[in-house]
Amino acid sequence: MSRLVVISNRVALPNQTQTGGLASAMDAALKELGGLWFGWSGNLASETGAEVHEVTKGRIAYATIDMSKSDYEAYYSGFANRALWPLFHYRGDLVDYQRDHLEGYLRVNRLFAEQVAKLIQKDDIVWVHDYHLIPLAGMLRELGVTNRIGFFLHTPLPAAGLLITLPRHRELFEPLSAYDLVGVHTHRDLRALEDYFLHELGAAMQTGGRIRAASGRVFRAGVFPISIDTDDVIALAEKAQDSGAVGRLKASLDDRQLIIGVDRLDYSKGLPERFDGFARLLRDHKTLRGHVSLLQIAPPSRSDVPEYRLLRRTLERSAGHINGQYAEPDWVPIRYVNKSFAHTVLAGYYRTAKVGLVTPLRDGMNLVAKEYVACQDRDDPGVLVLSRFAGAAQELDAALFVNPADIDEVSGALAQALAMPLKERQRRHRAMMHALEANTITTWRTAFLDALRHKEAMRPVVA
Ligand SMILES: O=P(O)(O)OC[C@H]1O[C@H](O[C@H]2O[C@H](CO)[C@@H](O)[C@H](O)[C@H]2O)[C@H](O)[C@@H](O)[C@@H]1O
Ligand SMILES: O=c1ccn([C@@H]2O[C@H](COP(=O)(O)OP(=O)(O)O)[C@@H](O)[C@H]2O)c(=O)[nH]1
Repeated sequence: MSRLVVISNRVALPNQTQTGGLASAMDAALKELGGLWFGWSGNLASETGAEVHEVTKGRIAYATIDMSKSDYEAYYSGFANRALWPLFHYRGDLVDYQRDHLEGYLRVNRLFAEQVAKLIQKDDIVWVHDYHLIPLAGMLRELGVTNRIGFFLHTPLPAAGLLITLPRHRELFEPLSAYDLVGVHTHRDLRALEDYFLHELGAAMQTGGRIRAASGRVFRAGVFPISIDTDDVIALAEKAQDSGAVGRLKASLDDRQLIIGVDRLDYSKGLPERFDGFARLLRDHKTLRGHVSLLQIAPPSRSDVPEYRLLRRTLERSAGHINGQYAEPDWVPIRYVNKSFAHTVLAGYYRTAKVGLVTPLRDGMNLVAKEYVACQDRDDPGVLVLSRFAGAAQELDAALFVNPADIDEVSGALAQALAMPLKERQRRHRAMMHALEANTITTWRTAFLDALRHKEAMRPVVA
C-alpha cells in the first residue's frame, strides 16, 4: 500500500504533549498506518526552512522545519490566526487583514512546498491539514507533484457572504481546486464551500461531490466528521478512575457535584459566556450553592495574538469576580486552571464530572465533547451540555443543546443536567455511544483516504 504523507502546521513530535484536536487525531491515525509527518518544528530560527530535521519513531518518520520570527508573526500569529481563524469562526469583527501577513502566509506555504516536495515519493498519498496551508497543493502542483493530494479543514467554513469579506479571497480559496479531495466536518461547512465555489468562482457542480472549477480542473468535496479512538478512550477512563490524580480530585470535591470544561484558551470556545452561565445557575438556584463546582481547564493558546491575551485577562477577572461573590471558606465555585493535562489524567477527570460543559460559539468539531461521553461510566453516566454550534452536535444529538450566547439557557441546561434521572442519563449516553462506536478516528481516516485513493462516489459517514 502507498505511503501516507501528512502535512500540517503543527507536528506532534514523539514525547511532546499536544493540546489541539488535530495533533491528537493525526498522531492516532499515523500510529495506525505509518508514514511521514511534515510540518513546523514549533521552534524559531534565523531563517525559515533552512534545514529539515528528521526523526523516526516506530512507523512514523517526522520531518520538521524551523521558522524565522518574522515569518511566524506574519504567517501563524498574523494571517492564519488573526485573519483566517476569526473569519472561519464567524468573527468578522476580529479579522485583522494585513497585506504583509498574507504575503508571509504565502511565503511560508511556498517554503513548506519546496521542502516537502523533495520528500514526496512517486506513489505517496499526500494529506494536507487545515487553514494554515490552504494554497499548498497549488504550489506543489507548480513544483511538478502529481500525486493524489487531499485537504482537510478542521475549522468551520462560514457562509460565502462572510468569506467574500476577506480581501483577495479568490486568490486564496481558488487554489483549493488543486486538491483531489477537500474534506470538512459537517454538511453546513460543505454547503458553504459549494456555494462559494458556485457563486463566487463560477464553478459547476457535478455528480458524486465533484466540483468543476472555472479552470476546468475537477475536484471532490465531502463531509468527514473527525472522531476519537473510542475504545482507547474508554480504556483510559476505566484505568484512570483509580489513579492518584483522580483520587485527589474526588477527595477535594467531598461529595460535591463537578461540572467540567476543557478548552484551549480561545475566544471561539465561549468561555466568558460559560462562566456567566454558571454564575447564573448559582444566582437562580440557591440550593446548589456550596454543592457544585465548575472545573475549567484552559491551557493558554496563541499567546502572541492580542485577542488571546485579552481573553485571558477577561477570564481571570470573571472567575475572580464570581468566586468573590459566591465562595465560602470551604467551597470555591470555579476552579480555573491554566495548564494542560495528559489524556490519561483528563479521562479520569471527565469520568468524575456529572456534567461535561462544551459551549463553543463556533467549533469545527470539538473532540472534548466526544471524549467526555466516551469516558463516562455507562451504568451511571454524566450529561453532556453542548453548543448547537460545535460540529460535534451533528452526531451527538442526544446531548442537551444550548445556544452558548443565551446564559439563561446554559444555566437551565446545567440545572436540568444536574437533576437528570438515571434512566434518562443512560438513554442519552447509549445513543451518543452508538454514534461514537459507528464513527471513530479509524472510520474518519479510512473514509477520507479511501475517497482520496479511489474515484468512486463517497460513502457518507453521517447522513
Ligand atoms: O496549533 P494551535 O494553534 O495551538 O491550535 C490547536 C489546533 O486547534 C484547532 O483544532 C481544530 O481541530 C480539531 C480536530 O479536527 C477540531 O475538533 C476543532 O474544532 C478545531 O478547532 C486547529 O484547527 C488546529 O489546526 C490546531 O492545531
Ligand atoms: O489540557 C488539555 C486540554 C486539551 N487536550 C486535548 O486537546 C484536544 C482539543 O481538541 P478539540 O477538538 O476539542 O479542540 P481544539 O483545541 O482542537 O480547537 C482534545 O483531544 C483534548 O483532550 C489535552 O490533551 N490536554
